[in-house]
Amino acid sequence: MSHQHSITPHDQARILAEALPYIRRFHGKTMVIKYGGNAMTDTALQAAFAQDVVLLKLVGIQPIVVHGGGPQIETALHRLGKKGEFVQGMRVTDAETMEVVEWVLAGEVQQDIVGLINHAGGKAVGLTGRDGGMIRAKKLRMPDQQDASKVHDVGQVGDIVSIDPGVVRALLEDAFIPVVSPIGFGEHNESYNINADVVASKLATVLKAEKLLLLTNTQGVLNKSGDLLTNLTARQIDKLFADGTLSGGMLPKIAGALDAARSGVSAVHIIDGRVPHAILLEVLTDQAFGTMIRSH
Ligand SMILES: Nc1ncnc2c1ncn2[C@@H]1O[C@H](COP(=O)(O)OP(=O)(O)O)[C@@H](O)[C@H]1O
Ligand SMILES: CC(=O)N[C@@H](CCC(=O)OP(=O)(O)O)C(=O)O
Repeated sequence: MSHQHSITPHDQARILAEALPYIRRFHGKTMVIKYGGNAMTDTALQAAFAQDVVLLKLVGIQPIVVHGGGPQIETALHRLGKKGEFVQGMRVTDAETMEVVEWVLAGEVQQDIVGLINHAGGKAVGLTGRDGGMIRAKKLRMPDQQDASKVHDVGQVGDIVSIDPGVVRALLEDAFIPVVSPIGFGEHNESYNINADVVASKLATVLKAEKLLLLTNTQGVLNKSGDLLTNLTARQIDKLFADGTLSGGMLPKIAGALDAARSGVSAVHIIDGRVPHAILLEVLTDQAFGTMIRSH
């Protein structure tokens, strides 16, 4: 590990001391971290992510992980000879796709993350929105972006009706790290596939979280020339929607982020999950990176 040779123990001690103001500020505070399917494909990055989450917990911050898994669902569908289809960032989810989504998210991705965090010394508990009756949902009615009178049928995609954070709070109180899969349940006990950014944003609002961090596979929100937009207000976001700067998975991500910012989550950041220790950088240093979303 050659990069460590340039850092002396004295440097290390100073670096730790410099984190103290942030640790004091955030001690006891809740942070919702969305771990995106695209940011979690590299083994070294996964290990660094798990270390960051455990470190936050050990300094008295309360992290909650909400995970995605778009690419992993895509791979599983491909094996069955199916191809994923998206409308405005939402996966069209027929009954067979829903089975794959539940199996990949709750069975595979969530358990991988639980294992990584536990291996790094934390106590993670995996749950879906069904557990503890957490995420009630109904079928999403999705108006077309251009023509609002037209509604897309995207199958079993869920629109969140309510979140009961009781089970998450109970886990936090008992020193566990909740790892939540974005699956909700409906009136007739049917399952819904919900975009993970939307779940993270709503959960952050309901928990009155101090921060919402959306880790993704780009530097943040980019303009049409590919430059990073470091700060975005609601008005600027409206313009980005209108002029077509945003597409695909960025649509629900920004919509969710803005919703959380408007509902009182004071710091909402879309950050680059490809940067090792992206979470520690954002939370415990004065390094500003990614895009911060503000309500005004
Ligand atoms: N203006 C934009 N700035 C950055 N990314 C954008 C923009 N518009 C669309 N995107 C796309 O959104 C993607 C991130 O969303 P998504 O694929 O859902 O990632 P994740 O799995 O991390 O949630 C980026 O990789 C990029 O392809
Ligand atoms: C409705 C919908 O689109 N659900 C997503 C859920 C997973 C997710 O959000 O994963 P990422 O964060 O990795 O994109 C899907 O089926 O892909």
